[in-house]
Parts: sequence; C-alpha cells; structure tokens
Amino acid sequence: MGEIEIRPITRAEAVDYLRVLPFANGLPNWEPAPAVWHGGPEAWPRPRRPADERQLLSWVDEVMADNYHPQAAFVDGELVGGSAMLSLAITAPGLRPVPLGGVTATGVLPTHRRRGLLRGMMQAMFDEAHARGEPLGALSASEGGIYGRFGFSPATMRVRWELDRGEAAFLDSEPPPGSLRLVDAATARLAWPEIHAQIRQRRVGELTPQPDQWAGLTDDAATADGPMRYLVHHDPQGRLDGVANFRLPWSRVPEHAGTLIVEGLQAVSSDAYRAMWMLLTDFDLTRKIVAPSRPTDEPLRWLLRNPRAMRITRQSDNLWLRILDLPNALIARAYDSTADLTIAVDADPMCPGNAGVWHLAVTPEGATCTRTDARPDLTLDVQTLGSLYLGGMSAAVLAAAGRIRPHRSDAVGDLARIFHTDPEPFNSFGF
Ligand SMILES: CC(=O)SCCNC(=O)CCNC(=O)[C@H](O)C(C)(C)COP(=O)(O)OP(=O)(O)OC[C@H]1O[C@@H](n2cnc3c(N)ncnc32)[C@H](O)[C@@H]1OP(=O)(O)O
Repeated sequence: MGEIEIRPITRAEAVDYLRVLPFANGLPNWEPAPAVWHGGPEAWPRPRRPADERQLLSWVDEVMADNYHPQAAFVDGELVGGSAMLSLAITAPGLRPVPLGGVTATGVLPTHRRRGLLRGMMQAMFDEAHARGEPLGALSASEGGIYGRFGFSPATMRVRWELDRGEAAFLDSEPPPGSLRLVDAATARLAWPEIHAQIRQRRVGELTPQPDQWAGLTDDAATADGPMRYLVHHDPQGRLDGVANFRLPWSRVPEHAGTLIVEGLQAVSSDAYRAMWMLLTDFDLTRKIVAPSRPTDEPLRWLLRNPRAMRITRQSDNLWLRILDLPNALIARAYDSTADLTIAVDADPMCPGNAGVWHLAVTPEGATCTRTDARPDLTLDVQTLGSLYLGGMSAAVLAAAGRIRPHRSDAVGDLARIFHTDPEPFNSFGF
C-alpha cells in the first residue's frame, strides 16, 4: 500500500487530520440504528455537508488542546486516517474518579480501510495513555463488531423506553415539595454542569464533561426535530436539584404527533426526580413519552401504579471499557467487601503487561494487586475484565458464556460479590 507512518499530528496538520474524520467530511460515522432510538420523524444522524475550511479551522484549538491526544496514519506522506484519545476521568466503584483515555474522532478514508491503520493508531494511543498514567481506555462503538479485537468490551448499558401518557399514574399523586420552572437555554447551560458535578460523585460510570458539553443547548426553534425545552427543579430552600431537556417534535405524520422526547434528566433528590417526571409524563396535548437513552434501572418504574407501563423498546451497550494497566486499574476502584482472589489473565498482545496471574487482596485498608505464582482461582481475558470493572455486568452470566473459567467452585461467586455495583453504572453522555 505504500509506506505507513503512525504518529501524533502537529498543529500545522490539524486541518488535514480533521478532514479525514467522517463527521467532518460528510460520510457516515455511526451505524444507522440509533436513528430509531430517538423517535420522531427525522432520521438521525442526518447527512451533513463536508465541513468547509473555515469550520475545520475553528476546530483546530480543540484538537490541539492539552487533554486531546490525536494520532494520524500517513501513507506515503498523505494523512489518510485519524483517531484521538481525550484525557478524562470516570467515576469508578467507591465513587472515585479514575483517569481514562477516551477514544474519539476516529476515521480512515474509505480508500485506505482494512489495512491495519486503525490498529496502528490504537496501539500508539494505548502506549501514550499508559505513559500518561491512565489505567483505563474507553469508547462508544459506532459498530459492535470492531472494537472487541482491541480489548474493549461493553461496561455500561442504556435503554430506550416509552410510556403512554394515559398509563402514567403515579403511586403517590401528591406533588413533592419544591418548585418546577421552565427555563431558557442560557439557564439550562448553567444548571447542567452544576447538577452533573453532583451526579458524578454519586453514580459509577459518569464521565468528565467536555468544556463545551452543554454549549449546544439553544432556544432556536429552526430545527426539523422541533425545539428543545428546559425544565429545572428547586428544593423548598431554593437550591437547584434537578434539570431536564425535552423536545416536542413536529411532524406531519400522525403517528409521530404528540410525542414528548426526554433527551436528558438528572436529579440529585428523589423529590426533584419525581416532580420532573410527574410533569413530563402528563404534559398537555401529548400522548406518549419517549426517553431514548436511560439506565436500565430507571426508578420511574417503581413510582408508577402500573410498573409494566414503562416499556423498554431498545437496549444497547453504551460505554466500552479497555483495561490498559491492570494492577493500577484494579487498585483504583473500591470493592464491596474484603477479598483474596487470584486471577489469571490471558495473553494481551496490545498491552502485554496485563497478562499473567494476579493476586487481588482487598482489606478495609484498601486493595493491592500483585503478580503471583499461586494457582489461579479463575481465568479470564482482558475484555471480560473490562466488562466486569465498573460492576455492571454479571460475573455469573459471563461465566455461563465461558468467558470466565473458574478453577474452584465458589470463585465466580466471590468475583461477583466483590465487583458488583448498585445502582448499575451509567454514563449519561459519551465523548
Ligand atoms: C470510537 C469511535 O470513534 S466510533 C467511530 C468510528 N468511525 C467509523 O465507524 C467511521 C467509518 N469507518 C472507518 O473510518 C474505518 O473503517 C474504521 C476507523 C472503523 C476502521 O479503520 P481501518 O483502518 O479500516 O481498521 P483496521 O484495518 O485497523 O482494522 C482492524 C481490524 O478491525 C476490522 N474492522 C475494521 N472496520 C471494521 C468494520 N466496520 N466492521 C468489522 N470489522 C472491522 C478489520 O477487518 C481488522 O480486523 P483484523 O484485526 O481481524 O485484521
């Protein structure tokens, strides 16, 4: 194919790097399935025009920022592929922030695909993240079949659910104390970071927001999907304790009319949570409520008189995790109970330091993870450990699939007991 070079880009190469990324060059960058998650009349993501030079230039500062680590693939000197890792933190079990390299902005030109360019960039990004002291990598997968080979595996899930307004009676119909207010986008842009900072300290799986995370919230009604509306809740003392974004899509298609789409809702008190859902599930002139990306353990179900009314219509993997530095990853999280477990990890060619037999000891003072010659209690591969890490995936189910091979009868039970997280891990946005 020509001479291949994989390396970080310079500032002068940033526009060429951006030009090869599907989101910038107008080519598909996500499988079409998520379109139907959102309901409403429009296919999503919508086709875009390739970004012009001015737009490309406007993104240069972002890709050259200190926490953004782009890699590119050159063939005979021409930049034909790009990917990047963002330095982030994820809330790990024990509600501890753990450094994480988030793979983002990835694309190889269609003319140069399937020749190992992404693999080369991935290896370079893993090595750099390891050197920066990020024991974890993560991504949202555009397609389910690509990233397992690089050691990533689903660690959080998300669901889309629907509720007919006529079935949304609450067990307790008394409105909770506090106040609800519809606000403009500028107010919502301030409310979201304030609430999310608290959510990150309460929910395993949540990630550091980007500086412009909520910058796109707008009052502009000129979108085909219909404008976004914003709701906040304050407790009786006037403290902000909840925020939600919702849309009322416009459509000429009768079956799409009257749907209220809840794009995001976060609350730091159960009163705020119940108050916001009571309003959003009984909005005048609507018939159906759709929430496209929510945790599977949504408490709303338990607030309803008819818990079956909240129908999960889709379920998918959300965040994929990759253990880059096994001992540092395992001691960075907390565990539910004391443990003394010897874990054998299969060969891991992209992160060879992960392979071998590890002794994980958890005492009230903390966890240690050291190499050992002892006979392992169980064997697994690094992907399986990535799925277990946040505590959202069942060790028993992974063992039933043969992904964990126990060498003593209660080894899987012990693994399940110490890794489990409740409520389940969830990331309310990706990167
Ligand atoms: C994390 C994110 O950013 S999600 C966005 C990812 N971007 C996209 O999906 C945009 C469209 N696709 C692309 O640009 C490219 O196809 C990429 C980036 C997905 C892959 O780049 P390539 O350079 O072709 O990947 P590379 O040749 O290194 O492939 C490595 C392996 O993955 C496999 N692979 C690559 N793409 C796919 C795919 N779409 N489906 C299944 N397998 C795939 C290859 O066959 C190869 O397999 P092997 O290890 O058994 O040999």
